Amino acid sequence: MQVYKFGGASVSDAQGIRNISNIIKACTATPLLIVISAMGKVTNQLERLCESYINNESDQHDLLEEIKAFHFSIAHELFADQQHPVFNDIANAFVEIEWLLEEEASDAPDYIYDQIVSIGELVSSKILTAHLNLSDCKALWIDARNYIKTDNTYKEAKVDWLKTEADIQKTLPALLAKSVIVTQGFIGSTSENFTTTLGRDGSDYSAAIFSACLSANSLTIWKDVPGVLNADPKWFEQTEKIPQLSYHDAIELTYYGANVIHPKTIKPLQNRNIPLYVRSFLNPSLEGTDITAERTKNPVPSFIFKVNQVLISIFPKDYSFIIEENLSDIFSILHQHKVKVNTMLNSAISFSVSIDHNPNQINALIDQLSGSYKVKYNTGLELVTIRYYNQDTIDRVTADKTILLEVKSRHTCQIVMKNT
Ligand SMILES: Nc1ncnc2c1ncn2[C@@H]1O[C@H](COP(=O)(O)OP(=O)(O)O)[C@@H](O)[C@H]1O
Ligand SMILES: N[C@@H](CC(=O)OP(=O)(O)O)C(=O)O
Repeated sequence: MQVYKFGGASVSDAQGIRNISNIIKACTATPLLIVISAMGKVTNQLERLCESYINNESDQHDLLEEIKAFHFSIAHELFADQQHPVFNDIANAFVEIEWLLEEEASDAPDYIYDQIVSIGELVSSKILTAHLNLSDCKALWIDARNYIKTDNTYKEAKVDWLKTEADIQKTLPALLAKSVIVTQGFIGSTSENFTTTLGRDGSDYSAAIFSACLSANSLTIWKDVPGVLNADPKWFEQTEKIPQLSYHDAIELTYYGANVIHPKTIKPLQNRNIPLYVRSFLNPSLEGTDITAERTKNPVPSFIFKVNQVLISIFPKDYSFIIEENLSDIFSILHQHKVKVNTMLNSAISFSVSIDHNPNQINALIDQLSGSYKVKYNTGLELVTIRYYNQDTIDRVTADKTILLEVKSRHTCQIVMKNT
């Protein structure tokens, strides 16, 4: 059986839904399970609505109406019959938010976030299922929350693999034998059936969870790029497609920030030896990137850029060495502030980390570190990671830059730099 995952970029309008319906209908390798994300930038809009509700701002209802209007206008384009049940399905999904907005926002913000933001995937999956059925492709909508079971870490829920696998295996194989199944990425539920989300961009991960639990023959993730490229085309004019990647290289690239695939996606697939194909929904007949256990043949240098970095350098006040005890203290402080370290380096009496610039988080972190250490920091920096680097690639990315930190392993080089 196969799993296909379609992200927001593939369904940003009615034509997008028609296009992915055609891709699904052209799939001859059944059974097939489809995982779909919210349409276009709907998750961002729902996040904004959530913020407005929590802060009791005046634009809550306008924001909701805008999101509803977007979906209804797409549905009107796709379904000529204005009595089609999909219109009720869309309205019912938004009723959940309307009820919430009627009450004061007294629950924990992360809990509220998951109840509101999850609606994007519920609506897109209803629209796609209805469209497939209308275009003579029998499809069954299922609620991912009945299968992806998580803890109650709202906004970043952790999957309960044992429960998830048992629930998926109990019912889905029989249903898959009868028709295509359409479900949602990104969402799950706690043991008490409260909705959770798996973290932004988590639909790729959902697709990997379904693939692993169903022992799928493959997972295909359909993107607006021809496959995994050696750099983000939004940053680089000249990129090349990487036709084949090992799980190892894919996990390294995504970990360092190649956000074409969510970093958590690879592990469940690698653990069950399930190939991941990254293909273009714009050119579905083209081959994309195959990610498998096989070693990457002819690896090419790949570039991952992160801007808006802060380099924090930490020095023990008494000139003691940076050894295990200090490192463990520093890491525990970083962990308390939920900081994700993008790169790090230590010397005899200093330890430096590059992290994303989130002003509230950084100020609190520096305050706490300053209790025990001397702390210096630089803002407005860039971090470039080069996988399979050579001197020529380093020279190219650092031309006209001042290097503040450089870390090299056998295959990966990370440079924190600023404009000179
Ligand atoms: N190495 C890379 N190769 C291809 N695309 C990349 C790479 N790094 C970043 N991207 C970006 O990932 C985007 C696709 O991912 P994303 O926007 O999350 O898709 P979706 O939301 O549809 O799942 C591309 O448009 C591209 O800008
Ligand atoms: N809709 C969610 C989940 C997701 O993964 O979306 P996409 O597949 O469009 O990146 C988000 O935007 O975070």
